[in-house]
Amino acid sequence: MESPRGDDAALGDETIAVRGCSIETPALRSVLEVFDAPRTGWTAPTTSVVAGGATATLSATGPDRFGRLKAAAEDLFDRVQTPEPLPEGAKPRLFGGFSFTADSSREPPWRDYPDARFTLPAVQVSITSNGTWLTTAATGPDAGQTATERLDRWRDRIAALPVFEPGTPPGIETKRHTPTLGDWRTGVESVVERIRDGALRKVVLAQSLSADLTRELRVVDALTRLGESYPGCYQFLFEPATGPSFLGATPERLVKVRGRTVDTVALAGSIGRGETKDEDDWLEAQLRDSEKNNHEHDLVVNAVRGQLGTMATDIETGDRTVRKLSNVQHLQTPIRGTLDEDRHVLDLVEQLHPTPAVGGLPPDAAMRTIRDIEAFDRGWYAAPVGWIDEHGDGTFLVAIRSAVTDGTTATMFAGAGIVADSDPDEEYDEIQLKFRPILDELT
Ligand SMILES: C=C(O[C@H]1C=CC=C(C(=O)O)[C@@H]1O)C(=O)O
Repeated sequence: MESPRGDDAALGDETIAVRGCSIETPALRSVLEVFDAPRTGWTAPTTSVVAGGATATLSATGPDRFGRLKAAAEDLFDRVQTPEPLPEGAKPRLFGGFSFTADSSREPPWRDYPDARFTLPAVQVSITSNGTWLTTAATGPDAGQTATERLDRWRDRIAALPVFEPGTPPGIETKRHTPTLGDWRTGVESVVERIRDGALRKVVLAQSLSADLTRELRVVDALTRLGESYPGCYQFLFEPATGPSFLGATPERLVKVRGRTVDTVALAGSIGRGETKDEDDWLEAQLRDSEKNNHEHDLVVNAVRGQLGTMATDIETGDRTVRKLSNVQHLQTPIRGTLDEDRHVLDLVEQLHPTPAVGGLPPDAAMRTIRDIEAFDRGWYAAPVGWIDEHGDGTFLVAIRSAVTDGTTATMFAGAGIVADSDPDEEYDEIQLKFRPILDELT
């Protein structure tokens, strides 16, 4: 049967034909399983999407990658042609992401993850509040006919897909932590010293955990289980045409732009979950009352408000609440504003990334400190991943609670905000909890 692999090539000024239709809602994991790379998986509260193949791939490198990607995306959507306007849910989207920083040369396991890469899928299945939609795209001399044939073939194929048979986690043979506990303590102590000297206010230091797997990991399986274990999170999968898969279940949305409404959230300050309700309530109270965690959280709220304030007015900060996930609880504050003019979601992404929930304050000094101390490339970890539509609307997540995997190895990443009162061993333990979402899918 036909693979969704499309015309993954430079587009020039070619027309892009897009077709869409409503379909019966399938099990998205069954659809994802039969797609060839590049694949995308996306589960958010109101929309779930799986996509396969690439009718166009946009990439950009360097510090102006956000602006260059935005220009390429606008140019691409200008060339999309449909016989009649598609319903909102059937409209094509570009899916992809950015690396945490643009100034480093990518190291393994991130070699196949450039500074920015987005894909216009050849086949996209979207479950939205207004129905389930199949969308296909094609280029070339008979683009319209190719897109229509692709639509017909995939509509039939999706209707006849076998039931997805879930597997079991692959198991872990060996694990390697970077840094070691000793080097972690040294790193945190040096950050705390710099904070006490007044050179810094907060830095988020991360660790990586690499695992050799006993059996091959089935990515769709892992993504499905993440959805079951972390239903309040956003599950994502980004898989290039060749190279390892990047997947995760993040609680953190960087930004959502719809028209002139912009939503973001401050998420920082963490504590574990209790074994019993009493212990859990006690831990929640500890988090709510913790001066250290509230300070860490305040820094993020104020910085995000400031960053948003350059592009939005009427900024409203919601109540500070405790967000409970299966592995940890976080302090969380929603922030909403009205854009001062029509803006592209990538303008907001550029403005907000990295928030001090993954970078630090002041931003430049924090980024230099991260570069000095961390002995690995963050790649797309803690970076913006998401989608863009023809209006420049979109949603981007902060790609934490994530791993990159080639099937036989998996490298997980997690970080913790270091402030003046941070204790290296407590921060170390917090990070081990943050590895849990992915680790539990492997063992
Ligand atoms: C950097 C991570 O978490 C951030 C998000 C929520 C809470 C955080 C904290 O309490 O340190 C971190 O800022 C991560 O999970 O890798």
